[in-house]
This record gives sequence, C-alpha cells and structure tokens, in this order.
Amino acid sequence: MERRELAVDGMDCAGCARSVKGAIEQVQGVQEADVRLMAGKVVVTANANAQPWPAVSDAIERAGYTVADSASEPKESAATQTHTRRSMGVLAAVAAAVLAMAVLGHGLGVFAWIERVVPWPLGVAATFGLGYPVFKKVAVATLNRRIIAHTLMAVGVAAALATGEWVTALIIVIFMRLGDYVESFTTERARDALRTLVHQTPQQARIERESGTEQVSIGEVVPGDVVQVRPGEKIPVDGTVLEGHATIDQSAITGESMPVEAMPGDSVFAATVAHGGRLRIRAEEIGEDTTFGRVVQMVEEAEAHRGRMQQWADQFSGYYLPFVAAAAGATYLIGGSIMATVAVLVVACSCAFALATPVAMLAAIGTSARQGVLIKGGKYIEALAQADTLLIDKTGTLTLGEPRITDVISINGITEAELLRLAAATEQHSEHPLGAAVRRAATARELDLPPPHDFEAVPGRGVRATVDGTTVAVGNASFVGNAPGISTNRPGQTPLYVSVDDELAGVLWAADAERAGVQSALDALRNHFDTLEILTGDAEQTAEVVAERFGLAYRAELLPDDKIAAVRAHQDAGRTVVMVGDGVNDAPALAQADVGIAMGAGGTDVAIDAAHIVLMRDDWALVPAVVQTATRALGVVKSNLVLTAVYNMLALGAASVGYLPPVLAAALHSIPDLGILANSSRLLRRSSVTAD
Ligand SMILES: Nc1ncnc2c1ncn2[C@@H]1O[C@H](COP(=O)(O)OP(=O)(O)OP(=O)(O)O)[C@@H](O)[C@H]1O
Ligand SMILES: [Zn+2]
Repeated sequence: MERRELAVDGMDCAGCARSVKGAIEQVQGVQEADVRLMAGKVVVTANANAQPWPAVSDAIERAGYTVADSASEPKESAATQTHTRRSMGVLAAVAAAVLAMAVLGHGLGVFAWIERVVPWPLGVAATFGLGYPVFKKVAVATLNRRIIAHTLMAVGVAAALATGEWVTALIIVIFMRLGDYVESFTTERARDALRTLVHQTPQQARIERESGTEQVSIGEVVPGDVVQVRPGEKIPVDGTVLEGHATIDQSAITGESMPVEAMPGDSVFAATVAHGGRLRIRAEEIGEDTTFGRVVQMVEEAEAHRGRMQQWADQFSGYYLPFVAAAAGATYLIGGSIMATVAVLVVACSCAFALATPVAMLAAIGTSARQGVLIKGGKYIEALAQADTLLIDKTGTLTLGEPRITDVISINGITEAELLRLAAATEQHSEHPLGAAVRRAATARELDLPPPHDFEAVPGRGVRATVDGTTVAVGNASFVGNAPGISTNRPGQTPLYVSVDDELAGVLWAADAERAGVQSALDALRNHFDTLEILTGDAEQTAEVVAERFGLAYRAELLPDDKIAAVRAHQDAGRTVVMVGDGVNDAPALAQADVGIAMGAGGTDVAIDAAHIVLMRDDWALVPAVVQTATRALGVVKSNLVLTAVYNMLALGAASVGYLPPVLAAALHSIPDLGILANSSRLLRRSSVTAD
C-alpha cells in the first residue's frame, strides 16, 4: 500500500468533497481516499502495484477539479482581515446592483422590453456561455448519478428558458456564478486559519557538507545532518544544539513568544526562531516528523473527526436536495406556475447546511493552533462544550511533576547516605519523576551509584532491582510495606519506602511544587463543570492536602487501570468526561475520556498522540480558554444551522406560493453562505486563547 497526498483545486463544499472521494475510489487499486476539504488535499491509499496514480489524477479531472503540482508547497495567503472585508463589500455591491436591476427590470417592464429588442438566440447563448462552468459540473455529476446543489438550479434555468423567459434564466445564471464565488470564498476564508499555520513550515535549511555549507530544500535534509542557523532565522528541523548560544522564540509551537535559551545539548524545534546568536544543530526529525510538522498534520486531519452535529448536518444536506425537488414538483402540480417552481428550485441552499459546521470548527481549530492549543477535531470541540465532568491528574498536572527529595530517614542501622545510594541505584533506569528526584538527590550528595540488575518498574507502585547483591525496592506502602515506627504524616509530601532484602530500611520524602495559575483556572472552570475531581496514584494523605487546597473531590492510590475505570464509571453514569493530564503516564485515561487534554506537551510525542487536545505549553490558563473557545464555536455552529434552516424555510415557503420572483430567489440564494462566513469569522477575529 502506498499513501500519497494530492493537492486538489476547486473543492469548495462537502458536496465537492464527496464527488472527489467517489471519483477516486472508483479507480482500480485505490483503497481509500480521504478528502481534506479545508486543506484542499486528498490523501489516497492505494495498491502501488496497480499503478493507479495517473488514473487517480484523471478521475479527479473528470469530476471537474484540477490536481495541483505539489501538495507540500503552501499557497501564498493574500487573504487577511481587510481583504475579507473588502471582498465582502465588493460582493455586496455587485449583488445589490444585479438585484436592483432585476427587481426594477421586472417591475418596470424592462425585462419585457429587453426580451423584445434583443434577439432570443443571443440571450440563450449568453446564458449558456456564462453558465458553462456550472453546467459542466452538473453534467459531470449527473453522469456519475449524483445530484448536486447546482443540478436543481440548472433545472430551474432550463425551465425558465423553456418558457421563453431567457432574461430570468440569464440573471439566475449570473447569481449562480456569484454564489459559487461566495461559497469558495467562505471555504477559502476558513482555510486561511490553517494556511497561516502551514505557512510557518520551514522550507529550506543550510546544511554542512564536506565542501562547505549549502542551502538545500527541507526535503533533502536527513537525520544526522548538521544544520546552521543564523540569528533571526527559523530553525528548520527538530534537533540538538551542537554549538552556539541563542535565544529561541518558540511561539510557532507554544503560541507564546516567551524566549527560551538554547545551549549545546539542548533540544530545539522546527519552526521556532533563533535570535542573538548562531547555532549548529544536529538534525533529528525533519518535516512531518517534527513536533511542528505533527501539529500541522493533526490540524489537517481534524476535519475527519466530525462531531455528531456535523454528521447530522452532512446527512441532512444530502436528503435536502430530493426534498427540494419534491417541493418543486408539488409547487408545479398544485399551483401550476412555472415561475414559482423555478423560484423553489433556485432559492434552496443545501450547501449551507454542510458548510455551517466545518467552517466554524476549522476557524476555532486553526486559531487555537496558532496559540499553542492543538485540537484534533470538531468532535472534541462539541464534546468539550457539552461536558460536565472534569477529572484532573495530580502529579505533573496540578503540580510541576518535578519532585525534590526533602528528607531521608533511615532505620535499622543503615546510614542515610547508604539508603539514598541504594535507592538511587535502584531508580537508575526509572522513567518516573520520583525516580529522577531520587537520582538528583544522590547526585547532589556526590554518591557513586552501582549498576542495578534485574530492574523492574511496577506502574503505580514502585521499582525493584538487585544492587550490590541485595534486593532493593522503592515505592509506596502497598509495594514495599510500612513500618509502625515511621511517621507517615507529612501533609502534601509523598513517602517513598525503601526496603533492602525485604526489610524496611527507611523513607525518602518527596515534595512537588504546585503549578502557577491553577486556582484561578479552576475557578473559571467551575462555571462549566459541575463535577471536578482529582485522580491520582499518589498516597491518600498527599492527595487529600492538594484536594482540600483547591476545593476538589479526589480519588487516591489509583493504579493506571483504576484511572481508566474511574473515567469509564463517570461515562457509564451518562456524563461527558474531560480529563486533564500530563499525557505521559496517564495516556490511557486521557484516551478513554470523551476529551483528553494533555498539558505542556511541547515536544513529547506520547502526549501529542494520546490526547484529543494538546496544550503546547504548561499554562493552566489555556484550559478554561479552550473550554471557552469550544463553547463559542458550538454556539456559532448552532446559530449557523438555525440561520440556514430558518432562511430555507421562509424562502421555500415564499417561493412555493409564488411570492418570490425567480430572479429575487436567485439573488437570495447566497445569503446563508454569507451569513455563515460573517458569523464564523467572529471565531477568527478575536484570539480567545491568551496567556494573561
Ligand atoms: N519509580 C518510582 N519510585 C518510587 N515510587 C514510585 C515509583 N513509581 C511509582 N511509585 C509510587 O507509586 C505511586 C503512584 O505512582 P503513579 O505514577 O501511579 O502516580 P503519581 O505519579 O504519584 O501521581 P498521579 O497519578 O497524580 O500522576 C507514587 O506516588 C509512588 O508512591
Ligand atoms: Zn457547493
């Protein structure tokens, strides 16, 4: 199987996407075509042996669309806020002019006059000439046995021509072209949010070759190459600094331009910008494999993760066309007026139903991505807006996840240094933050660590290994055992029990600092969620202190599986669950939640993969912000749908009883599309996710 991305021009709505998908999937050897309307791309999976690629391109062209040269080259975006406004102004002016002409013409009998003085073949020719692109699409769709929105309008035009009303037909065609433009404009505008992101993708790199440095396109860089970056330049790859010192602006990834220092040994990320010094960087990940590349890719894929509302709207827009056709038939049979029938065919706008959701969702997703919040689909926006239960991981989420060992207490005659030495040796290969804390404490005392053998890490409990011929275990009470002589009560601190040859040898106390901004974020979140609960693997007493401090419910001493079960229990009770975690050790629980939010994931692949929403920087303020974004986006979707529904009801009603002359109907057709555009661009305009 081979997977290829093709850039396809001319896809403006869900209907177009369906045509393209259908056309490609009929090609021999093609397994699947995943159309990404907003990215203007199709991802085709096919059996490479069948050599389907020329046939795929043909199929796309035959369906009425064009295959652009390269999928990776982002188009230059000229569209900005002012651009939108100006274009909408021009559109409105043109529409108003044509409308005025049409209504006046109709009322003052100018139509009749034009029809008298202009020979009808000329008028018919003009109608066909102007309408050619639209008629061609309709013809192609019909040949593929598909009805598209324009099919009905084309029937309307034909009916008008058949009754000799060629001026009406011509004006309908003018509005059809105008409507097409409005629709593609709406889609283009939604694409801007994504395009601005894609546009930050590095295209070039300066790599070191034996013959000297060479500027190459990013596709030629391979892992291991050494890349040079000058002050003010974009870092082209994910990699490690070999030489130099610079201040890095990571806003492309984190959405915040707080500079970070980079020195030899530090990791740096593609699409971030180096200031103040030159760097030599060893390339590790390139292109799509970089953190930034993955973000872009996931935003592009976000379209595929549709919420219930969008699935419903997509289905509905499919049923709507036959319904309108039936309404037109009934209008003709009951009222007998061809002009009323034409008006019905022309006024209905099914596209708007399909556009209502993705335009708003993509606007929210694109805008959020630039602010360091990666949302993987409209589905999660919908769930987030409707969620009522917030589960929060403790370590690494409410706290920094960088514990320190505050106290070492030995018993049974062993020295403190020896206890720490054995514990740290046992934790040598641990990936747990507590393991790192123990190692740091040993390093601070300059202890030499013997190598551990038979290392074993038990999730949610602790670690065990053979050190210097003795068996050492470090972990919680249920793993190591507690001794009556040891005080276990230190509010907010975590005890790590250490046993040597199954004999308790002491306790290491660990303390973790709280993250900033938790309290105010939680206060904001209480408006949205009625249940807020901590889920932690940590000890009861430790959890209790934190829970009390933030006024949260809690469940402690949970094993990783218990966390998943806790999420599921809430879901079984009919609740919509959002879980916030660090995405590393609680990934399965995040995945189980309706919406899993990973915090501070900048650079960790596990977290980016596991969560549905990824916060690219450690900032609690982003949590209420993304909830707010979701709520607003869903509000816009709902008002888009209501607007479209009300419009269609009123318009169809008026048209079917003959209140709406066909020319006016044609003029009104694009109103919902424009409404959706205007309504949804509210989501683009204001940056709702800010760090203050
Ligand atoms: N490497 C380790 N060394 C020592 N103790 C450990 C280790 N791994 C786990 N433990 C013990 O198991 C407990 C639970 O660990 P787990 O990783 O499930 O949760 P946590 O990191 O404490 O908190 P949270 O669930 O909030 O992320 C820890 O509090 C600790 O007592
Ligand atoms: Zn369309």
